[in-house]
Parts: sequence; C-alpha cells; structure tokens
Amino acid sequence: MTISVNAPYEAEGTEQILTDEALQFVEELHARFAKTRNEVLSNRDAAQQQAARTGAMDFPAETAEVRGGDWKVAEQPQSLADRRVEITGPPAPAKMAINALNSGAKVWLACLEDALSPSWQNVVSGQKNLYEAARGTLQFTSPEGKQYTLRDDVPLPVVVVRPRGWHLPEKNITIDGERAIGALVDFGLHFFHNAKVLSEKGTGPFYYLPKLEHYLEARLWNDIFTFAEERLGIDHGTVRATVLIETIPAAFQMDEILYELREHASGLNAGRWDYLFSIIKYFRASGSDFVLPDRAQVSMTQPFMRAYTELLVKTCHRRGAFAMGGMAAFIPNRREPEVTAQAMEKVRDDKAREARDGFDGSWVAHPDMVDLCAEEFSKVLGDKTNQLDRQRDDVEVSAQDLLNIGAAEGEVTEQGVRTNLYVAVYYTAVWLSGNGAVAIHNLMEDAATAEISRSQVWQQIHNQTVTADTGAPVTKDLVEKLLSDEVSRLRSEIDDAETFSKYFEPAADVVRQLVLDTENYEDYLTIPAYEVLR
Ligand SMILES: CC(=O)SCCNC(=O)CCNC(=O)[C@H](O)C(C)(C)COP(=O)(O)OP(=O)(O)OC[C@H]1O[C@@H](n2cnc3c(N)ncnc32)[C@H](O)[C@@H]1OP(=O)(O)O
Ligand SMILES: O=CC(=O)O
Ligand SMILES: [Mg+2]
Repeated sequence: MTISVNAPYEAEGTEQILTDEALQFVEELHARFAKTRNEVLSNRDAAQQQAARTGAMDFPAETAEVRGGDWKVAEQPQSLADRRVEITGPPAPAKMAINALNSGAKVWLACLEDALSPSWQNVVSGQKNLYEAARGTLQFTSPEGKQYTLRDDVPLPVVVVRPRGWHLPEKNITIDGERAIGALVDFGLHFFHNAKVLSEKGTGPFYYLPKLEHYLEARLWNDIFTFAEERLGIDHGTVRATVLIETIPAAFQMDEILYELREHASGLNAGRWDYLFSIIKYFRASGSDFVLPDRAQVSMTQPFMRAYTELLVKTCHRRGAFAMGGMAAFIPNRREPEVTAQAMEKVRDDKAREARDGFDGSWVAHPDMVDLCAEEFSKVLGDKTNQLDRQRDDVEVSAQDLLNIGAAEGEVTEQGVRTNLYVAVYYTAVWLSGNGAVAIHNLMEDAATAEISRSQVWQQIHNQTVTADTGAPVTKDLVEKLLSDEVSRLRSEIDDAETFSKYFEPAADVVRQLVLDTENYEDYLTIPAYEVLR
C-alpha cells in the first residue's frame, strides 16, 4: 500500500502532523479496516429501504440475549467521572480551541465533525492544535494582536475528540490512488501523536463516535481501538468512547452498541439534531405520517423525542455508562442582552430537564453557557459527580414510542420552508468558506441542523405537504421561487460581492440540487459540498 498526500497547499502544522510515521499508521489502519468500513457503510442502504417500505422498525431479534443479559461496561476512568458540562466546538482556529479549554467546562468535545468544515487547513491545523493542547503548549496571537494562552488557575477540560463519520472521505490523502477514509485519518493522526502523552496523564485518548447506524459499526471501532492500543503499546481499555445515538436505527441498538464497545465505552449521547435528520432521511418517502412540523417546533418534549432520551438514560445506567445530554441551539449574543437572556433561559430549561431525567451531564455550544449547565446539573447531583447509580426502571419504551412521529405537534408553514432554504444556503456557504458552525438568527447552525433544513424541504416536496399558513402544497415550482427569494435576500445582506460569488453562489447550487432532485436523495449535504471545498 502507498499513502500519499496530494494537498492543494501546505497547511499550517504540516511538518508536525504529517510525519512519515504518522502517515504509516494511517496507512496501516486502512490496510486492516477499510474493507470492513466499506461493508458497514454499504449495509446502511438496505436497512433504510426496509424501514421505509414498511414504516416500521424493531429491536434486532438476533441480539435479544445482549439486551436481556446482565453485563456492564468497564469501570469509568477517574478523569471522566465528572462530565456535568461539556463545551463543544472545533479545534481550528486555535483561538476557538483555547477559548474552549479556558471555558471552565469539565470536558471539551473537540469536533472534527458537525462543527468543522474539513478544509485541508482545518484538518491539519486542527490536529496541530490538539497536539499542542495535549502538551499544554497551545497559544495564539490573533491578527488584531490579542494573545490567547491556556489558563493555569483551574484544571483544563478533558479533551474528547470527535472524528468524522464513516461516510466522509479525505480527498487530500490517497492510499493506492483511492481517497482515504476521513474517520481513519482523524482518529489515526490524533491517536498516533497523542495517545502516549494522554495515557501517561490519565486523560485519554478519548473519543466521541458520530452517526453510527449499526452495532457492527461499533464493533469496527472497538477493533480499531484494540489494534491501535496494541500497536502503540498502550494498555487495552485506555481508549474510551462515547457514542452518539443520533440515528434512528441506533436508537434500537443502544445496548448492542455499548456491548460491542464494553471494554472501551464511556457512554452514549443524545445527539438530537442528527437524530431528527436521520428520521427525516429514513422515512422521507414513507408518507405524510412521517412529515415533521417546522424545525423550530420540534422540541425535546415531543413524545417521540422523550421516548428516545428516556430509553438512552435507562440503557446507559443499567450498563454503568454515562448518559450525556445534547445541544440546545439557542446561543447568547454579546451585543444583544435580550436575546442573551432568552437564550439563557431556554438552555437552562433544557439542561434542568436533562438533569432531572437522569443524564450525567450535557453539552453547551458557547463558553457563556458553561456555568448555567454546571449549575443545573449540580442542583441534582449534590455532592456526587454523576448519577450513574440512578436506575430508570420506571421507563418502558416500545418501538412504536420511538416511531410515534405522526403525533408530533406543530405544522408545516411556507415561512418554515423559507427559513429552511435560507439556513441551508447560508450554512453551506459558511462551510465552504472554512467554518463548520455559525450563528444564524441567534441559533447555532452546524452540519446536523443544516441537514434537517434541506431534508425537510425534499420531504415536503415529495409528499406535496400542504402548508398551514397559505393552504398551498409544497411543489418544486414553489421551492424554486422561494429559493430564489431567499438567495436574493442573502445577496442583499452580504455586502461583499466577492464573498457572495465565491461561497454563496456555489452553496445555492448545491442546495438547489439537493432539494429539487426528488428522484434522488443525497445521503449527506457535505458529500457534494466537499467536492467544492478546498
Ligand atoms: C449538532 C451538534 O453536533 S452540536 C455540536 C457541534 N456544534 C458546535 O460545536 C458549535 C459550537 N459553537 C460555535 O461554534 C460558536 O458558538 C458559534 C459559531 C455558534 C458562535 O460563535 P461566535 O459567532 O464566534 O460567537 P460569539 O461572537 O458570541 O463568541 C464570543 C467568543 O466566544 C468564543 N466562542 C464561541 N463559541 C465557542 C465555542 N463553542 N468554543 C470555543 N470558543 C467559543 C468565540 O471564539 C469568541 O471568542 P473571542 O472573543 O476570543 O473572539
Ligand atoms: O451531534 C449532535 C447532534 O445533535 O447531531
Ligand atoms: Mg451530530
């Protein structure tokens, strides 16, 4: 096998990160695991088609013994015992990494996934920043001259790295002429450079695993961890993984996923945004019973969302694994105190509900929200660091509860379609410019939320959904017109013509193709967008 880097430019950190030894490790991962990754990825379609045809899903029959069995995941390492507040954000640019590390959170989810646009610069410099974070040497001076250094007055958060999902390639690295697998590049480079340093400190290496759709995908990650530990001479079980339950098939396999990873598992996380995206994707063509209301109306208190989070807490605590809450999208606006006050109140409610339900901690998107999340969890935890001992034997969740999507309260409106188109184009443009997360109308938008936006429109056209505010069906012609309006609106808001033509016009082309091609549904927005990204 031959690995080669065919990058369009030399990214910051290249010399430090893309060493011969590190690339050889990435190549070894491909030699051993690429075939299985390709198999598990191609299995996804058949499972989706079966569910779409029947409109039904169930807990797998072949793993009844795993669900019924009395087993637990390995004991949790001390450094992860208290996860009451986790800040999420990309490790590039460096100032975001430093701000996250200085935020006072217990954990920093360093995101190479939903919140990172995988430009070559971000992929390499994100690894460089993680390398320096692991060694406590990360610092940065902004172009305006602002100095960023790591604080030394409190313990810094433990870093948990989220590599890309199984679906995304890394086009700037090839192996025998084929594009490398993004997840193996992200994991391989991080593990190779940092596993020893982190394991000696007892603070890693730890990972979040995104977008899994089957327990065999968890088995694959477990095999990768076992191999990587042996190869670098690190104790088996040092790696700990928290799996995002953020696809509808994974909600039916929570026990199985923990079981596969039991020697490496830390917990599960309720990734609400990708979960909604997955539901729309799975049942996009299964009729109007599966059409969700406008995105803004689908809250965590809808019965099918409660079923999902309640089952997650119950499953985790039965198995000795952490149950981690998700992301409320409201973010503060330091220029608008009223917006900030409202956002704080809504996020506080969200965290309070999660803490009451038994979650051990949760996510925030912004440093200004770290304290409120810690406060809400501390109220419930008291002197404890987590509530692993709280069993939710009162919870009974059936397949029908998880799929009770038609009962969601709310409606589809033309204004909702407009907002979805606006957000999808805006987010894609920002992603093409190298940022994987952005505030739009005081909401955090990232790859998962943008996927919901574009998929809702596709589904509404497919089902000719009638909008509540105009009484008209969502047709291709209507969407063409609304998209053109929203692109004009964006043109009037973006005062720089060059930025508009460089990022917004290609973004509009990507979104137009995604929503209007009703014969084909693209599995991920980021697949076509990646072809345009440098
Ligand atoms: C569905 C999911 O997967 S959720 C998880 C994935 N999504 C994320 O991780 C999104 C995380 N959040 C963010 O990226 C950001 O909060 C955004 C893009 C939404 C908003 O960022 P901004 O527009 O920069 O917000 P704002 O101007 O209020 O930021 C103030 C300061 O806080 C910093 N900041 C804001 N959010 C974060 C964060 N999550 N991590 C670290 N620093 C942050 C900014 O860099 C800025 O720093 P500076 O004063 O040194 O320049
Ligand atoms: O990754 C989290 C999500 O909500 O998606
Ligand atoms: Mg996600």
